[in-house]
Amino acid sequence: MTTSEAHSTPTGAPPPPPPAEITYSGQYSVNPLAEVSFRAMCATLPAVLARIGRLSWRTDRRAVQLLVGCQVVTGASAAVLLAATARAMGPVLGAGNAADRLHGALPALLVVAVAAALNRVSGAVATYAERRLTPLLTSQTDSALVEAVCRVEAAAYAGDGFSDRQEAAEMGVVRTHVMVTDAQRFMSSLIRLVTAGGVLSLLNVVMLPLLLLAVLPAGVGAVLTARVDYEIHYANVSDRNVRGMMRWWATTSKYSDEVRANSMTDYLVYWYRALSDRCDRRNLAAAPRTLRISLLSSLAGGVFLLATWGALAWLAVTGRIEPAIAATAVIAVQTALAALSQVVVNGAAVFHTSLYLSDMRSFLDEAAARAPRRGPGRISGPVEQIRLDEVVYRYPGKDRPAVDGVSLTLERGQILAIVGANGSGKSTLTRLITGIYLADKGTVTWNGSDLADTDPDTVWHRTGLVPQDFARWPLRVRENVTLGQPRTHDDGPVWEAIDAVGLREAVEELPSGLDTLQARDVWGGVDFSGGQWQREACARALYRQPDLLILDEPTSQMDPRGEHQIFEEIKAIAADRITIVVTHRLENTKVADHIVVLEHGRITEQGRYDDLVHGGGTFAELLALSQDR
Ligand SMILES: Nc1ncnc2c1ncn2[C@@H]1O[C@H](COP(=O)(O)OP(=O)(O)OP(=O)(O)O)[C@@H](O)[C@H]1O
Repeated sequence: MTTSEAHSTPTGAPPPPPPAEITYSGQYSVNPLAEVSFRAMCATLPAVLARIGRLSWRTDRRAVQLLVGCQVVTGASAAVLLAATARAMGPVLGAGNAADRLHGALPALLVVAVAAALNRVSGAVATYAERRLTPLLTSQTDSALVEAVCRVEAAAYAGDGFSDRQEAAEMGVVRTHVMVTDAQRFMSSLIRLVTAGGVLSLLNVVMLPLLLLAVLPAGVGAVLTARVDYEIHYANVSDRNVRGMMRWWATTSKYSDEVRANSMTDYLVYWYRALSDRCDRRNLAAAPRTLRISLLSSLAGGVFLLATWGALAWLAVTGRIEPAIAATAVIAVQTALAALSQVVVNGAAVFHTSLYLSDMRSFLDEAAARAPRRGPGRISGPVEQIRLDEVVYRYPGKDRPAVDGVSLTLERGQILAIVGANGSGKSTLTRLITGIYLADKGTVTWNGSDLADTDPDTVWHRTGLVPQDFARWPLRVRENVTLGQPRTHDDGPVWEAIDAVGLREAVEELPSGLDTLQARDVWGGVDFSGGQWQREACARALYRQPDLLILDEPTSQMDPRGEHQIFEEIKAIAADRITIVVTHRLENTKVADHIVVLEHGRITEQGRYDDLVHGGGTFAELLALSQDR
């Protein structure tokens, strides 16, 4: 069966819907280039070069010093080369026999050879320095971006176009691969241009402006093309972002069962292709514009180039310059032309790169601005009490608060259960209690310290969270348990946490025990079952021995034995901490000292299990439904 056969829809059924049209229209959706003039764009070059210089300097000073040294040698050797060529031309084109003429030119020719050799060697050393610098620069920029995203306030993820701007910033990282090369080539061609242009203007002052005119159209063309490319890149950001996510979802082994058994492959491939087609259509639509730019700039450049050569020929033929000078001028024109084209091409490349670097810079600035700044307060000592006073939280873009005026007091030693329908605000409430989100209104205090004024690291050092959607880290078993917590010298505490969740047998059966890599997709890696992964996530939280332990549906994938063991453990260790359990399995709330029922972000019922069972409210109704089979 072919793909198209497999994908054919039954008669009368509607065709598969295309991917969602993403029309992002937030405050950042405006192309920053739209209003910028050509001159203004060129004027940014020195600042961009300075920024590349600063970034490089911070990364590897020796490599930068080497690069600058090579630039100086390149410039000096190019000037010497041209001057010596001019000197050699006199005897070579002068009168006398060939041997005398060559003999007369020999000293200058030797200088030419040495200067040319120096030029080549400095080029090779510059390439070495560049290769030393670029990988470091790319890794550092990449790590800085990852760190910045990891450190933002969690609420930033829900902010206006955050993910799209992150995708745009990723392009800045990609461009760091070529950034130093472009800048280095730009600078060395500029130096060659200045020396060749200087020699040329010494020979005849008219030649230089003519040369400039010959290459300027190519420069304008290259910058305008870069602008079109960036426009397309900008228009494709959202689609590329979604396509990147979809690529992972469709191809990861994590969801391979679901994709195959539910015959999703055809639609996913169609969806992926449809997004690619959309990006391609935008690229193709821009092609005629770039063709026009390229044709017009070539035409104008060609006319001026003809004028340059014509002027040189006229000067020589009419005897206004000597043949030796004319011959040197030919070499100088060739050198200057090559250098000027390189200046233009690499200048446009630097400009192009600067656009992506600006996206990256502004994203990093925004990420830095969104890093937690909550004041110097610290949580120390055991957490005796957590208090919520009229706490309200609304997600950006939502009409209703997810948590709406919740007040609660939790004491050390207490187990709190939070129950409620899907979307009633349970997980959001746990995010507010841990300070992952800060309340829009009201306060959350730990031992009397308002979380809005407290360094969040001191809060999170005392927290252990098993989220509903926990991560399956592609790390060794040991790190999967100790991640986020300093490790002890022996594995005793790791095994204790593993025993507490009944996972010892499964770990001992692994090929390398605690050292086994839990990444099925990597050679030598293994995978756990869903319930075993969940037990491991619980072990991770228990290993931390936190003051606040939050378990959001901690046993949803576990067998009854595992579930029983986890709740026994929760009871056994409850005295030393505050424990919160979020669950839909209402029988499990029997372990709790206090239960709150959330509806639309508000507490509508609370009390002990026995009170609520007989209270005739939502809790009793939900319990009855769960038992009605
Ligand atoms: N990151 C988010 N951005 C925007 N809205 C969100 C986000 N997370 C949750 N919400 C919304 O907030 C409300 C409460 O969600 P929350 O996840 O707290 O509910 P819950 O009670 O934990 O649900 P469930 O039982 O399904 O896990 C829902 O309306 C949900 O759509």
